[in-house]
Amino acid sequence: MDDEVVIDVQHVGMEFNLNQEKTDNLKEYIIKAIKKELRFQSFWALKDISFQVKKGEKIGFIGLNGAGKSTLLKIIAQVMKPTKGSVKVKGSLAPLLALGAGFDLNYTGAENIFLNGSLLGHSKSYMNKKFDEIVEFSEIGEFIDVPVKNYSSGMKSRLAFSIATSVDPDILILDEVLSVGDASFQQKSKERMRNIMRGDTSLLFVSHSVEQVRDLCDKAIWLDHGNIVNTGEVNEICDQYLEFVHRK
Ligand SMILES: Nc1ncnc2c1ncn2[C@@H]1O[C@H](COP(=O)(O)OP(=O)(O)OP(=O)(O)O)[C@@H](O)[C@H]1O
Repeated sequence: MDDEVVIDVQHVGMEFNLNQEKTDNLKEYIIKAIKKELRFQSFWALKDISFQVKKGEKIGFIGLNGAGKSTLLKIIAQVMKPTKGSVKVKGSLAPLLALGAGFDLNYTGAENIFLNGSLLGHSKSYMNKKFDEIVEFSEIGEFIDVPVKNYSSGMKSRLAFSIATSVDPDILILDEVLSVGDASFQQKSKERMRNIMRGDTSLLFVSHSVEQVRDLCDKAIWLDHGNIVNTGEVNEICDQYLEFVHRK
């Protein structure tokens, strides 16, 4: 991989098998499964996707519902294995996919900070140094010592965002997260994102808000039905995409 390239996606395809059966009880379903009578329809959510991300590049993924944006980010974050092709990642990666998905609900917020930290490859002493900043930014207060299962969805989101953006990752993956929290938290999150953007962190960002993509990214990749329609300078691609949406 070229020195500057931190993510190399080559010919990635993702196939899902959609269940065609209309069984409404589990027993019938299991009997059919044992008899191998279940019919599946294969469906390619991503088809032959290739692109590279360089160090410090901020890339926005845009496209209609079901275009394959989240699936692609999950594959890059190594949450899913592609059916075809390869993904190479260089450096530490902080994925923020479904917010709070990395939490163990039975542990407290504080314990989850260390748990998430170790999932992201950081030592306990490194996380110790970041701890106060994470808690303060998340505005969780004394709830930090309460199990996460008792948190509201906003609290979970705020904590997940604070962790992912406090640990100085080489690559930050964000799937539609800037809408977390109330207006003042959103303002703070935007500020923090702007700081990250000034640095060397590479950003992969999925959003339905073309404005947010323009605001945060310098390049965009437009996906449709599992294909890349076009890729290039963010404003150019966003304009093309909006024109396509308006024509529909
Ligand atoms: N685990 C799965 N099993 C079967 N199909 C799936 C699975 N995950 C995603 N899909 C399908 O793959 C396609 C792409 O989904 P994906 O969530 O990546 O799209 P998206 O561009 O992120 O959409 P949205 O904008 O609605 O979030 C969709 O048709 C979706 O139904």
